[in-house]
Amino acid sequence: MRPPNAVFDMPDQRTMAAKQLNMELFPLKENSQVPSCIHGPALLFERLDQSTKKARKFYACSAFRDRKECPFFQWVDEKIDHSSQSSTNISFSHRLLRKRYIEFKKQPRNNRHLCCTCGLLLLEDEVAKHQQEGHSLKQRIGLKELKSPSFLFTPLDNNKTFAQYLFSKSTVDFLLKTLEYLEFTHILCVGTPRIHEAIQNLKKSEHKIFSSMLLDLDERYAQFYPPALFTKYNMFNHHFFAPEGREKVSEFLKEGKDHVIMVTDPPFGGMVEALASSFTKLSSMWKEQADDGIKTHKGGGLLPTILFFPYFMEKRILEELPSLAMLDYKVDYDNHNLFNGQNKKKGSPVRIFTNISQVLFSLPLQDGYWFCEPCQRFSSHENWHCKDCGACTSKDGTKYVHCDACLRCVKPSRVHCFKCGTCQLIDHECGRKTAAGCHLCGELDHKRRDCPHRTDNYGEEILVNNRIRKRKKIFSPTISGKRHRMK
Ligand SMILES: C[S@@+](CC[C@H](N)C(=O)[O-])C[C@H]1O[C@@H](n2cnc3c(N)ncnc32)[C@H](O)[C@@H]1O
Ligand SMILES: [Zn+2]
Ligand SMILES: [Zn+2]
Ligand SMILES: [Zn+2]
Ligand SMILES: [Zn+2]
Ligand SMILES: [Zn+2]
Ligand SMILES: [Zn+2]
Repeated sequence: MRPPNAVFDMPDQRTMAAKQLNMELFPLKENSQVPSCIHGPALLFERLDQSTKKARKFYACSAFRDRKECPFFQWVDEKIDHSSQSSTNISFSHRLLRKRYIEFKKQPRNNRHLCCTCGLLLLEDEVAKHQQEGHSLKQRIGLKELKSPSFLFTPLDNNKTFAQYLFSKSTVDFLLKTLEYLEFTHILCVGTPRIHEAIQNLKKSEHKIFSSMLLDLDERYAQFYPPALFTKYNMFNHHFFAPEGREKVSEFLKEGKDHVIMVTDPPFGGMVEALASSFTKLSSMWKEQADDGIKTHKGGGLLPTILFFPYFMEKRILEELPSLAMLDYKVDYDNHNLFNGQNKKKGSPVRIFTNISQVLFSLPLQDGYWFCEPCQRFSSHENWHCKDCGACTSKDGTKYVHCDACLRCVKPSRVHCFKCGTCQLIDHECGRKTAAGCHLCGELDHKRRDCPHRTDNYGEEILVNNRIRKRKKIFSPTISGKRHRMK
């Protein structure tokens, strides 16, 4: 019942890029026997086996990269021990959790305590045991507080273990206003409990125009919502932990038809390829269910989507999900200690990626956003339109400058170095190659894709030049890099 720790993982820009590079994720063959950990089917990776100096494939947990969080590991060429597989770690079923919740609410306030260590609303006779074990309790929970579990789960001392990256009120308000303007009614919240909660708390008397369903790995939410409003889901392997969950999502998609939108804020350290594959599968479910109800959407094979991710992952996102485009809106979170001083100056590094036409997002003028006619979208106050590039070019929250030699805009910290032929930091080491070599065997003279130690998924030698085509075919959505306008 502990909260998933992947969400606490906010690696910095360099660690995150390296994480994505230092491993290779492979598509799994249909019907291949994939071992599972408690987080559902594992993913297939490759790394260099030091003893044989050959690339070797292994299965690892889809949700957690840290072996301390999930110790599951399995070489592909070693016999699979099926006995060690288990499909769930929920100690209570969803139904039982809901029954407990009703009991919990009946207790007098003085007896209503939440165990923050276990993430469990405690019944009267359980409190002493959790106290004896030294768990941290949040005491005397009010009925109103139960309506906002994401706030409840944030402990007062804001310690690292429970610091989830939750949206600030301004972000939630902006998003709901935008969704209303875009006329979406069914909001599929994948890893966005605070949006789900805000929608559920809209009063019927207010314009209750939205329905929402939360899909999240954090099973603590199962206490608060019935199966039609919450299902435990792993967005890195498209795994539903209860068959009923898949059904409920299908019903939700069917009901919403072309008024469905997915709003998702994944842990940023996760594999983009794995996410893209899950989003594509959710989109297929939507297309199947919504059937002829989808008239207007041309989202590049993807259901209407709002994805939150840092700007410096733009290239990776667009490689995997080419129908998305990045907006300039800086996404604000409640946890202020998230960003270091430098980032604070530039504002949040998190942006919105979407396959909905950019012009339809009115970014708040009071926060300095302005409408750029040539780009037909809102840009942030420091982002000036560059006539030479024909675009608002800033990405990171600083004012970029155009370099006539490079023929493009660069960060203000760079100056053109005529020796290197590119814009560089003033104190750069002239002429030094930045290429890090092969991530598989460590040699500097080639990249991973050209590594002679590589083998393909199932043991055959792989043609180096085929690789990209092979992998693209499986992971990329069917439509090419063109941006599509909806509506
Ligand atoms: C960065 S937080 C986003 C929260 C969001 N900003 C909000 O305020 O609603 C990531 C969310 O994804 C969930 N999560 C983490 N790993 C997941 C996984 N593998 N599958 C599905 N959800 C996951 C977390 O429980 C958390 O709710
Ligand atoms: Zn696992
Ligand atoms: Zn406890
Ligand atoms: Zn512009
Ligand atoms: Zn420029
Ligand atoms: Zn230059
Ligand atoms: Zn130089």
